[in-house]
Amino acid sequence: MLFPPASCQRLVVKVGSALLVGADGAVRRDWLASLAADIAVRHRDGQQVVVVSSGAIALGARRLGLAKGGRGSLEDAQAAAATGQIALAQAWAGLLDDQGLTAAQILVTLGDLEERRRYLNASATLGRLLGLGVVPVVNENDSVATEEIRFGDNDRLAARVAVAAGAGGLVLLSDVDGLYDRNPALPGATHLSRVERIDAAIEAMADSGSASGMGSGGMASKVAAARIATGAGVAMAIASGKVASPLSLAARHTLFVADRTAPARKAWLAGGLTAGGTIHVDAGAAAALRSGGSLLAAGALRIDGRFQRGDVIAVAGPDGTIARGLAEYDADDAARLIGTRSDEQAAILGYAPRAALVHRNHLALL
Ligand SMILES: Nc1ncnc2c1ncn2[C@@H]1O[C@H](COP(=O)(O)OP(=O)(O)O)[C@@H](O)[C@H]1O
Ligand SMILES: N[C@@H](CCC(=O)OP(=O)(O)O)C(=O)O
Repeated sequence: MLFPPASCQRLVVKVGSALLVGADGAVRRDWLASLAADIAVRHRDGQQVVVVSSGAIALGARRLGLAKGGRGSLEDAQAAAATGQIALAQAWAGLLDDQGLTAAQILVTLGDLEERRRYLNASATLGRLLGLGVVPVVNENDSVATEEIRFGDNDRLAARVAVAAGAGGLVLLSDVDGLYDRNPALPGATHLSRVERIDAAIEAMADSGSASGMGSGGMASKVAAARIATGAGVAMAIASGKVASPLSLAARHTLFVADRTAPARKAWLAGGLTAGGTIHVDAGAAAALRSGGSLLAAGALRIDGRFQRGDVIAVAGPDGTIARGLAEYDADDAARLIGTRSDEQAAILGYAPRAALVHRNHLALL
């Protein structure tokens, strides 16, 4: 299997809490030492590796004696993360140092990777660190991120980091060896080795519960991560971290194939400087777009500018421009649909409505 681990220049590796933190609440040092050795092998082969490491909340919760693994309230999670992150960073720095590698810590919030200027800044920092031969170790800045502005799971964070780093591949190491057609705890669950397209059937397979009780997103956030990564041309694998040399992907895993057509189009959409007009949307629609949805008329507030169907337009949320995409309607018809539901639209337009004002396949988040 020639998934990027063997071939890409930049690889992002995400490590889940259940792998990093033992039942006693401490870092599983022996396991982490073997992963650090695996990373060092890749480094010597000329590959640049970025680590996205979970575990701060689980580590801190045990240290502070907090109930529910520190996830009982946002305040507990923030205190646990602040306490656990320092131990997590220490473990990574020490074990990578044992391999002759220098570690660097980057803590990011959702806004750092969503807002264009900050995204470019994070991207430049990652690039510089990698150029200097350092292994960046990234986590969400849980101790300052509030509920509305946090990823809450490192799977999607890792996908965003992989895109920001211009990585060719992303490996999510977990306590499970990939995606099954239903929760593997259920009888008859079947393993999927390759996913070409993430459709509703694939999404329905993933349960959002975390069996270990330490992680946060379960399989649902991993499939969401696969959507972000593959849509930007980054191949992704979910693999078990419990095998020898997990990064070689020699053991069973699930590969999500990168979309080779979308990136250029999306990069073009995202990179263009002019737009025929702007659709202003409410906070709910902005959140839906950020989660990978289409722009529905129900969430539109106002339309500026003149544009035809197929023109590039900007989409602006309450805090400014969030996306660029191709208009499904010309400006006049789009304006008539503002705030409407799909079952009202045929009567307003006099023809069969399209699914959205901007379809998610023709939308690039900025
Ligand atoms: N369809 C599925 N395929 C595989 N695992 C699933 C599925 N649905 C739910 N899960 C659960 O998701 C868990 C992995 O998620 P999680 O515990 O959050 O991992 P991590 O800490 O590595 O992020 C698995 O151990 C399994 O119990
Ligand atoms: N940022 C959190 C990790 C949240 C998370 O996604 O956990 P996991 O599902 O184990 O990868 C922490 O460090 O505890």
